[in-house]
Amino acid sequence: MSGPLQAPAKIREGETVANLKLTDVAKVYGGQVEVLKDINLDIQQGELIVFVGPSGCGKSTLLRMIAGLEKISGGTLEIDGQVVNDVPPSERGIAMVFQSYALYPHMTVRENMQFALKIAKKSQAEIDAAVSHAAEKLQLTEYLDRLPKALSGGQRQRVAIGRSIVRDPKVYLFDEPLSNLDAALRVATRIEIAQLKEQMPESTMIYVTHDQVEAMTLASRIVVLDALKDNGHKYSIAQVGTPLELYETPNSEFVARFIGSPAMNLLPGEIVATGETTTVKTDAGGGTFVSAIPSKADDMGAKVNIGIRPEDAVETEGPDYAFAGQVEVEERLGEVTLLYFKRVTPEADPVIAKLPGIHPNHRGQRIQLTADPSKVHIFRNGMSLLYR
Ligand SMILES: Nc1ncnc2c1ncn2[C@@H]1O[C@H](COP(=O)(O)OP(=O)(O)OP(=O)(O)O)[C@@H](O)[C@H]1O
Repeated sequence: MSGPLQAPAKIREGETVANLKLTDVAKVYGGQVEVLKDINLDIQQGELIVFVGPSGCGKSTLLRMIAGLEKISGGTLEIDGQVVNDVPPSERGIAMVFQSYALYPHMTVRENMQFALKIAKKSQAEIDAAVSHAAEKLQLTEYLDRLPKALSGGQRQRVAIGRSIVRDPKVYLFDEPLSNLDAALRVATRIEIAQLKEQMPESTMIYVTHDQVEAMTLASRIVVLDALKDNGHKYSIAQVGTPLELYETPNSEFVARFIGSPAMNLLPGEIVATGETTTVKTDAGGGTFVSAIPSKADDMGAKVNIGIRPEDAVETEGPDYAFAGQVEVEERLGEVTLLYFKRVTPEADPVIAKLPGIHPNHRGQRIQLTADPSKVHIFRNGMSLLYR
């Protein structure tokens, strides 16, 4: 131990609190259960970062550590250059919006929204200004005197967000804010959140969801987390990138299958020519076809998984195809038709093709699929050849 003990730094509301830096952050519950490790992230002011990942991978835990509701077991969390591991939640300049609205049922919308400011002993003039400003932003002005029970689910969620906005935090944390809403309302509220973010370009937001459409549409960058127990305790963060980066250039089969719906098809196969582009042959394929991804000489002959997104699959009559199979199920959705092929082995995921438009009846037919070289992914030992 060296130097005098220092009181934890206090971050005052109204200060610029926006850049977050996580360095080697780890979480171990009860001294035993390792949930997160090696979390390294730089979050810039104004970003909307979305944490996605399978159930139980630690998304909420990470958010709660940032909020100060959960102790950080290892590493540091900095907010604007200041380590805040031991700064209490109320002094971090952060507001958290939970999935359950947690509104006080006996208080009106106005009372709910101003509650924290009353506790903080703000003047009535300040409180009124903050509440009407937030209500306007959230289109709640006409509901200010209603009780929560007289509001729809989406309106209640907006009140919950309003309670954060009045405190003028610089960082907003959202923990699955839409998960209690029905499908139509989810879409409407998602669009509202996107608009809200546009109105507050300075605010930093971190958003947890397992809805990948939310992630793709809202995020400036997505952080894909993987459960430690599932990846042999190697890493928590699988990949960080813009939605399109993750969609177009996933670094691993895990990310490739996590982003995009239906999930990317993975076809076992082999590399048959290497170089600036790579020639591959799937076990189910008729001939060879090309991926725009480069490969090294020692990749020659390697067993790989060839990734083709359902929407990148194209029908081919030619001798060189990636996959041929019998259509088992066909879903005509209007703008696209989904073809589900008969599984090659009982444990294999079904291959899916998403073809544009309404197709004639394919059920029972044998169809050959291929893809443009720029859309063919190659994974060796689970990792993309692009990232080496
Ligand atoms: N207080 C606790 N003590 C021990 N283990 C815990 C505790 N809280 C959470 N965990 C475990 O930590 C892991 C991560 O939980 P967390 O809620 O952060 O996951 P998540 O990714 O948000 O999951 P979901 O998507 O299902 O909400 C889980 O395996 C969970 O069982």
